[in-house]
Amino acid sequence: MAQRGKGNAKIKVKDLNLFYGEKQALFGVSLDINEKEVTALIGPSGCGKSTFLRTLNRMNDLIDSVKITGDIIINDENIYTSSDVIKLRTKVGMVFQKPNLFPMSIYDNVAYGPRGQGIKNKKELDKIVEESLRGAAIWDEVKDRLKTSALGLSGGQQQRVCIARAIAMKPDVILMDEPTSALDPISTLKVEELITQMKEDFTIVIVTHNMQQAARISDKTAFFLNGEVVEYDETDNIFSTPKDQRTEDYVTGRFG
Ligand SMILES: Nc1ncnc2c1ncn2[C@@H]1O[C@H](COP(=O)(O)OP(=O)(O)OP(=O)(O)O)[C@@H](O)[C@H]1O
Repeated sequence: MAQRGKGNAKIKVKDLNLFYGEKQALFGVSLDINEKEVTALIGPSGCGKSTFLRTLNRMNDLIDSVKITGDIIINDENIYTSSDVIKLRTKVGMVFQKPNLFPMSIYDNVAYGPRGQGIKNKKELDKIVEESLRGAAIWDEVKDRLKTSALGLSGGQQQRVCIARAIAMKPDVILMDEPTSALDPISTLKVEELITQMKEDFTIVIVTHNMQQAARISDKTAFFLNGEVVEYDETDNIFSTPKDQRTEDYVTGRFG
């Protein structure tokens, strides 16, 4: 049995290859992602960051042409040999680039997942909704308008409600695909602060194009290039003393 707790491997990826039809998009990716840390995935456009992120909760399964080899172990279970994809997606939640709330109230957005799991009791749902919105640092801003449309919120608020919606499923891992790229600088800062708080409770993997963001919020950083992981290390090392020339060129803005 693997150890549990902060700093131990929560996700183990071994020799992962991914093909879209004939085209190979990931080449022999192997890395361990630590529990209750923030892991950033960086690299130029098209290098496979989002593809890799989506392998962690089997989102690529939705694309017919995708073929995957290798292993991904989460909580000691190989997610590609286990058939329970619904349970996997409950444990490994996802937040997308653009807020994608449903056209319904703030309350109903956050309660949507728990209701789908069969929770109908109003008191219980109220508690989950409040805890999730507090967990996403947006409770105070929305507590008096829970029954109004979520689409009336600002983009930054909507993104935090999306994070609350993910938290409501009580996941272990939260995947974030460029969660601040559609936000203004102040909303971005709020989401970054939120991510830093959230790692107390969750393992977070985030794709970002923003190098300062990776440096500010992540513990470890993986640099992807052409579908390969060139370098994976403590974030401080990646940004101050990278071992590979290509990493150095990228983090100093020489390409990408
Ligand atoms: N559904 C798909 N079908 C076929 N090819 C795809 C699909 N999705 C991505 N690709 C290809 O796989 C490669 C990796 O794409 P991916 O989106 O993972 O890169 P990325 O690093 O996340 O890029 P970006 O930073 O621009 O979002 C690219 O060549 C892309 O064109």
